[in-house]
Amino acid sequence: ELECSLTGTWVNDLGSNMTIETVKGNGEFTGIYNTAVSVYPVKIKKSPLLGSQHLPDQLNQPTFGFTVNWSFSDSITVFTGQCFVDNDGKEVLKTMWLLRSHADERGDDWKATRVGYNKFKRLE
Ligand SMILES: O=C1C=CC(=NNc2ccccc2C(=O)O)C=C1
Repeated sequence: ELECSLTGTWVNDLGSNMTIETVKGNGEFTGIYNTAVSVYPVKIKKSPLLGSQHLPDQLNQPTFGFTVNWSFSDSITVFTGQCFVDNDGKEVLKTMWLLRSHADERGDDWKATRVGYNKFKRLE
């Protein structure tokens, strides 16, 4: 089917995986994120994700964004990036993310947002 439709299961370089449901006609999608990040001693549970992408039939190698609402900590991660098709036809999601943790007070706001990057590949 269409390359770079985000529907399906993806694994990032931390070993976390996400399953994205059908992408709607307007590019919106939902899914479930299973983190490999062990936040001891909390038992890791599935976390919901919401996002939208530009549609591959209108745009080659479309951009996207999605939000993960971590179900076991007061934090949120937003990912944004683009789907690229490499030379052997494999899709890769190059993303950057912002992780917002809950700050106990405004004075802790300065240290509450982390930034990073992640690469996702399809789980074959
Ligand atoms: O309770 C928590 C809080 C934050 C988490 N962040 N995970 C991430 C943040 C940025 C990029 C990738 C991940 C991941 O889990 O793969 C996971 C569990």
